[in-house]
Amino acid sequence: MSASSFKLLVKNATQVVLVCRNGEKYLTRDGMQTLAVVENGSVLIGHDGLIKAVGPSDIIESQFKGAKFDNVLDASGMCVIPGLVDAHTHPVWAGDRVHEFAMKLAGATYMEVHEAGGGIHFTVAHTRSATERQLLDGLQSRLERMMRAGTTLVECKSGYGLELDTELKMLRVINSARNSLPIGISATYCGAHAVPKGKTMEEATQDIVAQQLPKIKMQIASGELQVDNIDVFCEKGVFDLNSTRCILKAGKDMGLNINFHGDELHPMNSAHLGAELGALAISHLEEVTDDGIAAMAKAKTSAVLLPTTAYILRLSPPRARDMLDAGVIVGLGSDFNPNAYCCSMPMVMHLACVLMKMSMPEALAASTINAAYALNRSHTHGSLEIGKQGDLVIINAPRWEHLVYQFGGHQELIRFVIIKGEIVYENDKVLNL
Ligand SMILES: N=CN[C@@H](CCC(=O)O)C(=O)O
Ligand SMILES: [Zn+2]
Repeated sequence: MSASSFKLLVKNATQVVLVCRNGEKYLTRDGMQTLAVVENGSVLIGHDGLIKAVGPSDIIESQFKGAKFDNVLDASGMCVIPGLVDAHTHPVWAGDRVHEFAMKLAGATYMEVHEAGGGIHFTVAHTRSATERQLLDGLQSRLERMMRAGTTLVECKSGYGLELDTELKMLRVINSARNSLPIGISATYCGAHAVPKGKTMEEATQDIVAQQLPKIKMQIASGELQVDNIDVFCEKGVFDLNSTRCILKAGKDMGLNINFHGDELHPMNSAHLGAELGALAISHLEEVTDDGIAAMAKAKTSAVLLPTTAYILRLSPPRARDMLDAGVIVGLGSDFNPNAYCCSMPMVMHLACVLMKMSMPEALAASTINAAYALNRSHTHGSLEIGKQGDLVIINAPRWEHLVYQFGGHQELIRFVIIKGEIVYENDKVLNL
């Protein structure tokens, strides 16, 4: 019995999906198939925004009889899941690429568009000339869209500057969004997203290691910037394995987590490199080898899979089943960028199930605890456990799987999105099934 006061009680939910209940930092193999679920459950969040209790409604009710709650939500007939974690996005840019979608539909490949000066180069030109205010406005509206689709923690990359000033501008914009919106952000420096026009790969590598990273390090030390991860696009015709190693090592030496693009269009031995360097995550992996999978499983380097990329570019999807069977920690991301314009993790989970043969529980584990692991946040995010951040999504359906099953249906299903116990999105237009 406790007579204290709390920020939010969510009570009587038909299902509360904890994802895990024993402080696991990630789930693999069978652990991803059998998620922890409480039937008829409640969640209690304190004034510090952390979860104070979660479990069967009758037990919570008797345990907290007499307590005061700033807000009570009756979730009868609804389900509660942890806030979704999007482990890979490029959300800071100007200039859409709808014209390139038409080119790709007509048969152009991603690299053909890139080598013709489009793709990332097109976005770089527009992002370099955009003001900080324009970039922040775009970022804020994209992040709000992601929140409305249930994302409460998102990785955000720079990488459309490819030179110091614009990379810093993008990182400042990410910082401003972190301070102005409730959504959690993990910031990634991705200055090696492409080789800038007019430079060789070697020159670009040297510029990043000798000019850009030292400046970023100074701004982190002075508190001007918060940067969490370092990324490189390790790909044939972009950064080769040696350059990738050199940049990632330099980032790691200054305290950044390694989280990079690898083995997307060609097998590059990125998985081996990531395992060797102790990378937290490698994204894409459409072309990963069996040995690479084994190395990632051993090193606990997570695989951030991006089903939107394979879908939009008509690639063979990454071999999720082989990775899952080998015990790799599999996470998911939207890959939101001007090539893959998707803000919705529920749609990503659906695509992961249909295109990559994941089960719905695997997709949810990959979009919560495992995506949080990829961002080094699984001690605070990714499951509904006491002491973790009170980030929840409340779905107007009697089983949580509806969020995956109803393709593109999240706008009608998500009733509330809650971050640190605050309602950040309320949808009163939810429909009955
Ligand atoms: N593959 C490299 N980077 C992005 C695409 C970025 C872009 O095309 O603007 C990705 O993850 O899909
Ligand atoms: Zn990417």
